[in-house]
Amino acid sequence: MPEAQIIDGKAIAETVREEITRRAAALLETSGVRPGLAVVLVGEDPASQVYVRNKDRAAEACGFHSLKHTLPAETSEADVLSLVDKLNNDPDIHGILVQLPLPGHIDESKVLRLIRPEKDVDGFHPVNVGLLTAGERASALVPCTPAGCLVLLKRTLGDTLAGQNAVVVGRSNIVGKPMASLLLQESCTVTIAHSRTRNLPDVVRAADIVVAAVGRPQIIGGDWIGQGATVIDVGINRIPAPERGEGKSRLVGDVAFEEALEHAGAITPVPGGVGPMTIAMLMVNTLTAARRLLNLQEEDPLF
Ligand SMILES: Nc1nc2c(c(=O)[nH]1)N[C@@H](CN(C=O)c1ccc(C(=O)N[C@@H](CCC(=O)O)C(=O)O)cc1)CN2
Repeated sequence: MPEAQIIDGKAIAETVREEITRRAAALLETSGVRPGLAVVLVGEDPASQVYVRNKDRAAEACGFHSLKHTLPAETSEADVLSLVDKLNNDPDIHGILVQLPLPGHIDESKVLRLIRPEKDVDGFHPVNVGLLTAGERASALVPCTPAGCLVLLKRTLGDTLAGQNAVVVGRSNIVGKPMASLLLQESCTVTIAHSRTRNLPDVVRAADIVVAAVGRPQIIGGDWIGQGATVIDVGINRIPAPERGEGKSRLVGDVAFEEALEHAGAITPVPGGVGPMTIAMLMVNTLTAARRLLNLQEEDPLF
C-alpha cells in the first residue's frame, strides 16, 4: 500500500506569507499605510511566549507595523481592558490579538468582546462568529487556525470540496465550530464529532476529510482513518520522549501519525503542518482588516 502524501504546512505557509508581503508592499506604495498588528501577551506561559514572538517576527517580515505588549501575569482585568480600548482607538493599529489562554483571574470573553470587530484578527468576537456562522464569510474575519486548515485542504484536493464527507473531531469555539462552518460553506457534508460521539472510530472511518482538533495526544488511531482520506491534524501536544534523553519531550498531534500514514491519502505532520498556517493566516487577516478600515476594495481571497 503506498504511503500517504505528507502535506508541508511550513512550505505552504511560506507561500502565503510571501503573497502577503507583496500585497503589503503594494498597499504602502499606493496609500502610504503599513498594516499595523498589536499582540497582547499576559503572563509568562513559555509556549505563548514562543507563539507571540513568532507572530511579531512574521508581521515584521511581511513589512507590517508590529507592536508587542507583554504584561505580567498579575495584571488586573481592568488594565487589560484599558489597553484593548487604547488599541481600538489607535489609527496605526488595524489588527488586535490577545494571546490565549489568559490568566484565570481575567474573563477571556469580556476581553475578546471589547476588541472592535473590524480589528479582531483572531475572529473570536461574536460579530465575526455570527457572520461566519450565517454564511457571510466574505465580510467576517475568520479564525486563523480553521482558515489555515482550509487553505491546506484546497492546496491538497483542489478548490472544490463540494460533496466531500468531512468529520471535524472537536467542538471548540476556536477550531471545531468555525472549521465546521467553513466546510459547510464549501458544500461539504459535515459532522462534528466529540468525546460523547457514539462509535467514534466508525464515524471517522466514513470521512473523506478528517480534521482532528481534540487536544489529546494520538487519540485518533491510524486504523480509524478511511483508505485515501485527507487528514488535517490540529493537535499540538507535548509528550515525554525518554528515547531522546532524560527529561526530553517531543510534539505529537491528535492522530497516531505513523499508523495513519498507511491509511490516509494525505496527512499533515506535527510539527510543520497546521501550526505555521495559523501564523500565516494572521498576516492575511491583518492585511484584510487594514484594507477594510481604509475602505479599499477586497483583494482575491487566498482561501
Ligand atoms: N489569540 C490566540 N491564542 C491562541 C491561538 C490563536 O489562534 N489565537 N492558537 C493557539 C496557539 N497558536 C497561536 O497563537 C499557535 C500554536 C502553534 C503554532 C506553531 O507554529 N506550532 C509549530 C510548533 C511550535 C513548537 O515547536 O512548539 C508547528 O506546529 O509546527 C503557531 C501558533 C492557542 N492560543
